[in-house]
Amino acid sequence: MDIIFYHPTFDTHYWLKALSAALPGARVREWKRGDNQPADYALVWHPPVEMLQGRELKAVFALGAGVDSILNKLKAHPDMLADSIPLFRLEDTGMGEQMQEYAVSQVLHWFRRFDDYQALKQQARWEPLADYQREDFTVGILGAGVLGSKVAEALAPWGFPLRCWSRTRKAYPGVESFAGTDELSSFLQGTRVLINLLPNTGETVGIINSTLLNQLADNSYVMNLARGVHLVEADLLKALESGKLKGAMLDVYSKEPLPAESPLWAHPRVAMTPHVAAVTRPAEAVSYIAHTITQLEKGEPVTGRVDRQRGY
Ligand SMILES: NC(=O)C1=CN([C@@H]2O[C@H](COP(=O)(O)OP(=O)(O)OC[C@H]3O[C@@H](n4cnc5c(N)ncnc54)[C@H](OP(=O)(O)O)[C@@H]3O)[C@@H](O)[C@H]2O)C=CC1
Ligand SMILES: O=C(O)C(=O)CO
Repeated sequence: MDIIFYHPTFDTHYWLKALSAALPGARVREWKRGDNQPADYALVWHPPVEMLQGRELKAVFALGAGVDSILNKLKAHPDMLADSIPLFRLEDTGMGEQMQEYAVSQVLHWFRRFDDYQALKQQARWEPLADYQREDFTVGILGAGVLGSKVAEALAPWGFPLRCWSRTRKAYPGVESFAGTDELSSFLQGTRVLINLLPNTGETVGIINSTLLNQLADNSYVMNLARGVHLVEADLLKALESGKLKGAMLDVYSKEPLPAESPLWAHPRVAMTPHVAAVTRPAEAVSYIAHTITQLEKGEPVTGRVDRQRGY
């Protein structure tokens, strides 16, 4: 079995070694321009078109959870990957735990009013504030898949009312499920903390805009952990100015790296991280991919296949 690997920033040497160890007998190589030798599987992130074009592969694995960049490239180059070749993505592989840490710490930060105390500290003001109540702190998660469900699971013990929104109805314990566009408004009404974990598709791009934000509870908070294109940044700034939103925590941006002139940098009520909410953990990812390849070779069922029509 031949496996080709391409990632613009990962430690390729580590991956080749770990994959070879996890799949004894497989020949694993780094793909370099001009390499047209046969391969059975391709492991990729932001792949050059020529890496995949014209190859008869058994499967392609995206080295992350989101497949928007590869599907967008496919739109521009439809012959890059035949429809018959399955595309897989990473399901969790350690990203669930990272999203849990991120979401829980930030929800608690807002709930305990650390943002307000930080602002008071800047003015050297000693001023105990009224506590927020859990029942006024409904957390709504946009996207209830692998990562959204993990975030809900981690928030559950803290006692906040929880709800999620997805295409199909969910039955997660202690989480109110809203499904489809018809139920989006009901999901938003009463949501105090909105956490975005949707995939980037034609249906979700620009979804966090003024129309959506205006339906949230007053003094709400937004946490964007998915993709920058989900959020209309100008609408977010308007909602912060109007008082509809009290704060935002952003990990992803319409343009990355975020340009120096973006007003988000200096906004006192916007907290930011540079697209690090959950990164690919190499050991877990290698073990997941090796397991999936082994199952595919045996003709056994696997998970993680992307529905290219659906876009995630
Ligand atoms: N910032 C970061 O560091 C990282 C960001 N990400 C982002 O997080 C995203 C989510 O990952 P993951 O949880 O693994 O993805 P999943 O595919 O497991 O979950 C996606 C969820 O979104 C729902 N959904 C999709 N389209 C719609 C729609 N039109 N209307 C309503 N709900 C919709 C799905 O509904 P249903 O269940 O009904 O299909 C599903 O619940 C990734 O696509 C990626 O962009 C991922 C990793 C790291
Ligand atoms: O896996 C993904 O989709 C990511 O965004 C990783 O940062």
